[in-house]
Amino acid sequence: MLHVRLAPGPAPRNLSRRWDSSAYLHSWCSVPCPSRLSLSRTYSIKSSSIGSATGLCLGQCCRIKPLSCKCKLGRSSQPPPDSRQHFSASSSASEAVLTAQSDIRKLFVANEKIGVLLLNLGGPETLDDVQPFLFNLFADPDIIRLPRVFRFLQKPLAQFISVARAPKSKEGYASIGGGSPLRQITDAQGEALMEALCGKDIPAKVYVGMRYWHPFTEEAIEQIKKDGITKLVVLPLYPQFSISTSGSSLRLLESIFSCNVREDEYLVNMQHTVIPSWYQREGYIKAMTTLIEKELLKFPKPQKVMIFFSAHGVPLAYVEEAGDPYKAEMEECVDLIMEELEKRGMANPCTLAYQSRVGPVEWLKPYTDETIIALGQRGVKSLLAVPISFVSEHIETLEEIDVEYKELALQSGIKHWGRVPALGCEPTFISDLADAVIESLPYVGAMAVSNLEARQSLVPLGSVEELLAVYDSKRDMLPPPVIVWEWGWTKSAETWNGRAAMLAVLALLVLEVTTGQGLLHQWGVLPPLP
Ligand SMILES: C=CC1=C(C)c2cc3[nH]c(cc4nc(cc5[nH]c(cc1n2)c(C)c5CCC(=O)O)C(CCC(=O)O)=C4C)c(C)c3C=C
Ligand SMILES: [Fe+2]
Repeated sequence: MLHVRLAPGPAPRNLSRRWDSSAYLHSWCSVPCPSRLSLSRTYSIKSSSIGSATGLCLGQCCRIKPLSCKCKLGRSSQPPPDSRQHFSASSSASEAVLTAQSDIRKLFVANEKIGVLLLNLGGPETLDDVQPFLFNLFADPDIIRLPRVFRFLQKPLAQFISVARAPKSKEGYASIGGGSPLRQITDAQGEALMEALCGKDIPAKVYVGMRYWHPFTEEAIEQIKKDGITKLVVLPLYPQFSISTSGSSLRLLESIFSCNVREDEYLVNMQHTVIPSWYQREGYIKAMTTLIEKELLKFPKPQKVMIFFSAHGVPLAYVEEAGDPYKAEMEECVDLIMEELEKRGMANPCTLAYQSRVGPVEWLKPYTDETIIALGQRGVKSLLAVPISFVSEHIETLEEIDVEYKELALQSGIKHWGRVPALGCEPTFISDLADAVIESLPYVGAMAVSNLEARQSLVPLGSVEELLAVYDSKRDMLPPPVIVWEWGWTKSAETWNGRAAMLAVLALLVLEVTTGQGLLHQWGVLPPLP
């Protein structure tokens, strides 16, 4: 097992706004929200008992280039101090921790090679990439959660759904220039983060590891090993934690770590820590608020504008059955931004809704499209859309919000429409990410002394395994993540199962196409027979 340490986060907050998924608008209340586990800590990945994954081609597919930093820092011959003593028991937390951190960070980085691994979703770079990208996405058991007994269906189902969905997705990607801008933007964020770290006297290399497209997380890890990184901070680029995003990426990482234990000891010995979510960080909240403020001022009557937060949805069962903290974190995030806006003298009304649902199951509500229509009917005339679950422009901002929802809003009687840009490389935001990395450094590789310390400390201890278990009660029932889809005649039994299942799915498809009856017709993927 690898080192386990959680870094401190702000104390849990009592928020004054109550969100109700059946209502479109927030209401004010004096009842504090139920407390929940604060995720503003860092965790580390342990080589767990997750089964080995198949078909990984780390060496060959490694095309990743680390973003490089030109800054130089004097090397100290002193050994790094024991960060635990400086950071474990203080109760007024953040400020004291920060001061101590700036005192020791130069010593701490001495003789270390620090790496930051940015985790992100990835997106197809060309239209030809769309179907295989979708395959990787739907083959992820954190995206389509089949019970373990049906695990053999995961890949055939992914193949089937990706082929069925590809034409619609391709249209979307074609309309935003023929591919996703995600890789470019994430690389730029990595560069900016590295410069910001440099400016704060932390020379570090930043790596990008995508979940479903290049550069894959496996490639990033290969490069990290080649570069001999000794301390790694893992930073998912999703402000709020969801099983389906950060959770999935961390689960994959965990399986890479456990998979590689047998081959080399590098990953076992590499000290690391994970920042699972960071939506409540001051810099992020302030950067978002500033962007909103700027856009509000473009409206003829800024004070009359409804601020419309639109988050990517997740299936309702993730939150209600598995325990995904996504919704709670999203609501808290919106509350924090609204509080900051109020501090700046703006008292606009706001709404939170969820977009981009896929498939036949119920997703988090209210849905963005229905909410826009309802707001129009209620006489709202000015709407400012704020994409809240992601920090880069992507297909769902550039196409879904800017085109589809804008059109819907105008049709629904909204007269003035605006959209807040994604954060991208906004300097306050990047600087805050750099601070998050720096604040987590003392916890890289720090070990728990005892369970008692874990329970009493403001810096509780845990592992990604525990984190995922806390937020995902169904996790044990899921198969390990699919790393790479292998076509062809391999010897593994899984492939045989897959082939058999694929034949079955194919037979179902033929039946469905010929009879006009079945799930795909119900879901609207196939049109009804004439
Ligand atoms: C916080 C962000 C995201 C969550 C939560 C999320 C969950 C989720 N997504 C799908 C299905 C699809 N997502 C797709 C694209 C996509 N998703 C996110 C972010 C979250 N997804 C981003 C940033 C992107 C875009 C990447 C890009 O190329 O620009 C797609 C592909 C696009 C399409 O065909 O619509 C699918 C499909 C599910 C099922 C899910 C939760 C279970
Ligand atoms: Fe998505």
